[in-house]
Amino acid sequence: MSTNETEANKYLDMDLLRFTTAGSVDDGKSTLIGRLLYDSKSIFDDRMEAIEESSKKKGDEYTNLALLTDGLSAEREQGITIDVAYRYFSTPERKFIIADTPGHVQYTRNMVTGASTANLAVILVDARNGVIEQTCRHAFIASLLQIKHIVLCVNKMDLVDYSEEQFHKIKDEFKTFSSKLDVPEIHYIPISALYGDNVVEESDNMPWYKGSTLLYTLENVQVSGDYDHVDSRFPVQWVTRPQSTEYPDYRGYAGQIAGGVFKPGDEVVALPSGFTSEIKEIHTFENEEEEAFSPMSVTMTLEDDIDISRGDMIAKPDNQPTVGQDIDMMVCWLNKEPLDPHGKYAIKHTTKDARCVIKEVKYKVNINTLHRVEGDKEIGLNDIGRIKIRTTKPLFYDSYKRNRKTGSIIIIDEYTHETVGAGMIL
Ligand SMILES: Nc1nc2c(ncn2[C@@H]2O[C@H](COP(=O)(O)OP(=O)(O)OP(=O)(O)O)[C@@H](O)[C@H]2O)c(=O)[nH]1
Repeated sequence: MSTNETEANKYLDMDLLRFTTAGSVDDGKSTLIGRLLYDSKSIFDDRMEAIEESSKKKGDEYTNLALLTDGLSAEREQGITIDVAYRYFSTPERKFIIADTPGHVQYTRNMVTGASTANLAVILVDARNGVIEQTCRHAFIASLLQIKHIVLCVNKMDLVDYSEEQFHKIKDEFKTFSSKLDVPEIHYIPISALYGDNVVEESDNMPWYKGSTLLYTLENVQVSGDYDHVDSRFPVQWVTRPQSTEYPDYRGYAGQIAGGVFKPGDEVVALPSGFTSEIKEIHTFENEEEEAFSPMSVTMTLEDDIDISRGDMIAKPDNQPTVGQDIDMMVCWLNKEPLDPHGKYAIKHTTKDARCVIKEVKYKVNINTLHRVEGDKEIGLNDIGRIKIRTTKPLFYDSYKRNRKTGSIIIIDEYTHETVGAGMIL
């Protein structure tokens, strides 16, 4: 690990793991999350009592753990979870943020929303059904979103008599599919979310399984190498000018660092102007900082008054992002109305708002085979395809693979202002 990385780790919240859950309807995501919270004793006692009451009323013979996570009561009556819900829990080892995403086919967009900041994806499959289209879709999206760690949980092992053979069959199926994906680390765990096997406690029912429990895996997966500590990128969110008589010339540049390291005294370049200066001071809300790293939110001041506004980027002269208006990317389409192959859209890239026109739809991906779909180029809801756009203003970008912040673009409908696509720059 380089010095930069070691230093950066001090500032990154290494105790924190963000993960997302994915699976098909009824694969048991809510039950699993409930089990994690319950067995790791992360639930407040009063909530627990309310749930036990509610389970009794419904005549459940066991405490219905899905009730812990299935937010709104109206949703619960419908029996489906309909939006991404963020949940927090912690163990002595680590803090966790879960983006709990629903399993319906039409809700792939929620997975994209939930997974875009995740370090890890827990993908559930029902031990009776094995790998299905949804499993492949979710794994593909996770890989597209550059999630480096997947845990494939084969759930409901109790319904297949805790069969080692069935587990291995599913594991092999997923291995074959995932060998085509760009995910460096995949764990396979046989579990029963309902009864708690291998979730927090090791299972007596599956002595043949010698691996770790889900919680142990989540506590120990290494994520520090997943961040871009190399390319210094600071998209300017806003410029502060207090106009005080004491400091009439004060200009502070505020935003969140998207990559690399910045220190007072560093030479920096502002884009698009290309003017250079030196960093004078870096402040966070509480402190003056000697160094700042992604994902810190800071205000910087420079030695010279160069022209910088919202949407500009501060970088290092010897390592600048690509500047361009013709952009090649993979897009995951999130809207009922398909992508208009010659349409105009609004876009958001880091702190910059711009507009774009679609220049070309290169191809659509068949999510099961990962091959190009021949002939059909219509990119509709939940489809993934490769497109080329031209933007009205130059963007300062990196490939998504290199930097998830400077490499992603949100596509917005100009009239409804809805997010219609999530783009990953190639
Ligand atoms: N036998 C058995 N049943 C399970 C297990 N895990 C979940 N279930 C049951 O499967 C059903 C669906 O579980 P949920 O946790 O609501 O599923 P979900 O994936 O969250 O479903 P949505 O919220 O609709 O996306 C419920 O009846 C659970 O009790 C398991 O390990 N074994």
